[in-house]
Amino acid sequence: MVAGTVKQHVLAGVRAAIIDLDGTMLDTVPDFHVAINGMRAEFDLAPISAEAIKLMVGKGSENLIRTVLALDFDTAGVEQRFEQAMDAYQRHYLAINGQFSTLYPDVEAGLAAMKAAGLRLACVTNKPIAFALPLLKQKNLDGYFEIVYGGDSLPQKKPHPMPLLQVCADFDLAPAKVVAIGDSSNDAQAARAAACPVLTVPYGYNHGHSIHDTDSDGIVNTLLEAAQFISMQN
Ligand SMILES: O=C(O)COP(=O)(O)O
Ligand SMILES: [Mg+2]
Repeated sequence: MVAGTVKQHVLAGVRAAIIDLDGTMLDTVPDFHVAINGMRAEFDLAPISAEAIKLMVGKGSENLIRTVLALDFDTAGVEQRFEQAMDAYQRHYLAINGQFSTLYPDVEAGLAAMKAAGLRLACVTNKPIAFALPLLKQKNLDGYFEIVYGGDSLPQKKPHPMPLLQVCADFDLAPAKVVAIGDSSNDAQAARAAACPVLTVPYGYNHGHSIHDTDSDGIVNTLLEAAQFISMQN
């Protein structure tokens, strides 16, 4: 499936959208890069590249920290240092949250177009909620969302369907009426498991895999293009 190709019939009747954060609205890898290397410096570990970190983002902070530590330590070594590393990482991340991150093209225009089309909006991210809320506010995106769930807001995070199903319940809408939009297989798998239609963007982080290999209902170049496809069917 090429970018800009969408199975448009699945968007008929859509009343709400669930938007992912990292890799979909904001290019946050530069923030991750600074925070991870700040943590690594405290452990006397050499800095790693932003490209390496890009491959590790998507499955929440715990997974990220374990993956980063595993570059230098065996499983027991990772677990021994995990708690201290998480503390250091969170401290570094909160100190710079948003400072090096940028919006992708047409994010605001896309969210505004979805709102104008009468869609209700939720943000579901695997980022901890304590990082996600101030970041959305700083980038002037918070006003678009009625609901924000972070990776630690509920007992399960994406690719589990729980946060998506929770949004459907909150909005009192059947999953078929709530489209999920994200940059990675986590978003697509969560949506498939929840029975929500799902669109992906090709510019984010997908664990080093092409988004074209991820099962979705279509790839959109921007959130604005997503809004246009949804509007055409409603
Ligand atoms: O922080 C992560 O692991 C990824 O966050 P996302 O779900 O917003 O892409
Ligand atoms: Mg993402």
